[in-house]
Amino acid sequence: MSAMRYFPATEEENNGLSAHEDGNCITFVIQDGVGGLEVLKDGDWVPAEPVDGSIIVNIGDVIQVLSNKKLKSPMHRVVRKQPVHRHSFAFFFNIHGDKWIEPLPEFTTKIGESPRYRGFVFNEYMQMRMRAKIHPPSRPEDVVHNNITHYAI
Ligand SMILES: O=C(O)CCC(=O)C(=O)O
Ligand SMILES: [Fe+2]
Repeated sequence: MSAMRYFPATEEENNGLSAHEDGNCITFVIQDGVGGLEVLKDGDWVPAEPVDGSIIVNIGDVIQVLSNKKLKSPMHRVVRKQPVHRHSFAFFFNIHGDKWIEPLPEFTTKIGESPRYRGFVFNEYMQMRMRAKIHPPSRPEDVVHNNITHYAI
């Protein structure tokens, strides 16, 4: 569980959390009434408006692969607002690093669909994401936001 505090946006800058897809299985987010969480839908950033007493359920890359992309891991980001602080809690449900991830038969052979991803060990994927974060490409246009496409067939 992460507890996050986002400082108010400034005149120059309002990035709270850059665009990303969650790499884990599933994430539960509780946000306060400030708003700022946005989801990319058909090329537009759509605000996930705060709803009192609700929990946001976010599908992660692992579920996207297991379901052979039937369930999508959405691109999302947080923008900061003025002049308020924003608070959120995120619970990242995960699997053990040594687990093998590949599209399940229920979403492939059993329904006559080809797998859209090749299999991988979960740790390998986590390490790839970490490398992309700490050694980002020098050109901004080369930054990969949805690393899971690395395993796409
Ligand atoms: O703070 C939020 O509302 C979302 C946080 C988030 O997307 C993340 O930690 O992966
Ligand atoms: Fe996220």
